[in-house]
Amino acid sequence: MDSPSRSSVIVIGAGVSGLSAAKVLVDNGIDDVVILEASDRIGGRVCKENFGGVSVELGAGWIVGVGGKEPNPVWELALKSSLRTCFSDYSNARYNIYDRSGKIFPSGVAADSYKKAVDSAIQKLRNQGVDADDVSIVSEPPCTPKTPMELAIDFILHDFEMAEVEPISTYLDFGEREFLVADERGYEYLLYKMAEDFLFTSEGKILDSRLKLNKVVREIQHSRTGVTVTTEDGCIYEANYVVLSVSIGVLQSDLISFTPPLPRWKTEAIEKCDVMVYTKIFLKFPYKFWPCAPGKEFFIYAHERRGYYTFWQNMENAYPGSNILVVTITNGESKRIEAQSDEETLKESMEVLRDMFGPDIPDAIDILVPRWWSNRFQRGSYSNYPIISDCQVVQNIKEPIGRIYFTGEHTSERFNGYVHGGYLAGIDTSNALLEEMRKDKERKSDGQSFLLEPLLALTGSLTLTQTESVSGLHKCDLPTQLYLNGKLGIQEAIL
Ligand SMILES: Cc1cc2nc3c(=O)[nH]c(=O)nc-3n(C[C@H](O)[C@H](O)[C@H](O)COP(=O)(O)OP(=O)(O)OC[C@H]3O[C@@H](n4cnc5c(N)ncnc54)[C@H](O)[C@@H]3O)c2cc1C
Repeated sequence: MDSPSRSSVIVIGAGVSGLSAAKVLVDNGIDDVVILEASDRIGGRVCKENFGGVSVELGAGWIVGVGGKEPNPVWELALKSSLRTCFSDYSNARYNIYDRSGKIFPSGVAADSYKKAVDSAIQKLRNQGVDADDVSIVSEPPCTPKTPMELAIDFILHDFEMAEVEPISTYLDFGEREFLVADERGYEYLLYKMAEDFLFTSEGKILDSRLKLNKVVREIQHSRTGVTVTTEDGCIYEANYVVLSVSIGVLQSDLISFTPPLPRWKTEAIEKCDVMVYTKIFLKFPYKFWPCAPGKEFFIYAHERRGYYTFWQNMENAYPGSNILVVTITNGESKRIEAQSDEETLKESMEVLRDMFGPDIPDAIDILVPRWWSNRFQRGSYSNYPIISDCQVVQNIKEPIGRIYFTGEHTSERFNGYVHGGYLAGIDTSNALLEEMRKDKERKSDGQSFLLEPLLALTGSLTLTQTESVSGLHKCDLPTQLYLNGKLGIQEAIL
């Protein structure tokens, strides 16, 4: 069992955000960073598995927003690391919508319905007084489409909703492109490359002093002097600061308790963020029976039950000859499928494929069903702020509480839900923490020390007016109880 030894910063979670946060700290001379990771690997939601002879991405698969107004730093890392990717345009799926009898909707219907779906989504947002270019698509209320046109519109809308984090402009502005990672080393190779200097020895062994795997954090005790972190196996770690990079789903769960508890404005913001469940089911076949012509990489199954094995991708583009199909499902359907056996899922998938391609197609010989919702270290796939224009929610989720700094894709105002969102969030969080550490040092050298706790004990509670009049007081000096006064109070209290 590890005995408590105090480090400057503990980073909780070794996904892309935790790793980029740790890297910035180490690069800035904070050598005694310790990363505690619950699972037995780094990468988090960037995760590959060997299936059917190739490497498939259970989590993030695309590098998105390439060639847009802002460079995507993950794309730059991919180029530097010579990661194999292929251009992938899933907007083509709208021209390959199969009905239940296997007929493809005519392309005229597809083009019209696409336009109508976009218009209807934009109109819906405008009705809510939102600038449609800056926000994500919000879910349509469930409806029961009947005519082919209604079905097509509905499935295109559903496609938008599956990637709810995408702004509409992504669909309209073809300047931005998406690349599918198709590399045996996996998307996670980028994370290993990023971490190689500070987490691994030159022989590729993990630096045990920096990275501790299988350490499930269960409690964070924090005070104005430091932070104590307790893991499920009873180990205790102490630090001056914590960077907490676990997913929004984990923050919403009871996996980690905080002593003293997080203030209400913080927990309310955490609860406000939706968690999207997005599941890719992989099916391996003895041979191909689906169309593989260019523009046919994706197809949609139009079933009256919304989201029922809707969105299909053939992996020929990424892995020629792999004979693998992927079907993507989301939210309620994901949770339903996670709860049933893989045999049942295989049976349902085969029924759907036989609707589209006829009774004579071969059975799949293998299936892989990732379970992001049931995974207690994830509890979902990615954050999904319904209307991103309410930046305050993101701000409150991100706002540090004393010595606890929050990061992760869900704290990214611009790119939440994405790998590059997580990457940039980690950098931002560590830069904010470094700034705080610098100020702390300055305060100490100026001889500014402030004993708030005795003051609190005397007064019983401290009002905002009182905090405002205290010079030298900083956020880190505030016991969490003060945060109950609200965020405005905190900002006013930082002098
Ligand atoms: C199915 C799926 C498809 C996706 N597709 C794409 C895509 O195509 N393109 C894209 O850009 N993004 C995609 N994403 C989103 C992307 O993967 C995430 O936004 C990003 O990887 C999140 O990184 P993170 O560091 O914020 O969180 P995570 O990767 O979740 O890292 C958090 C880490 O914290 C650890 N942890 C949790 N609880 C504890 C605890 N109590 N103690 C210690 N450690 C703990 C976890 O094990 C994990 O390693 C997808 C995600 C999923 C699941």
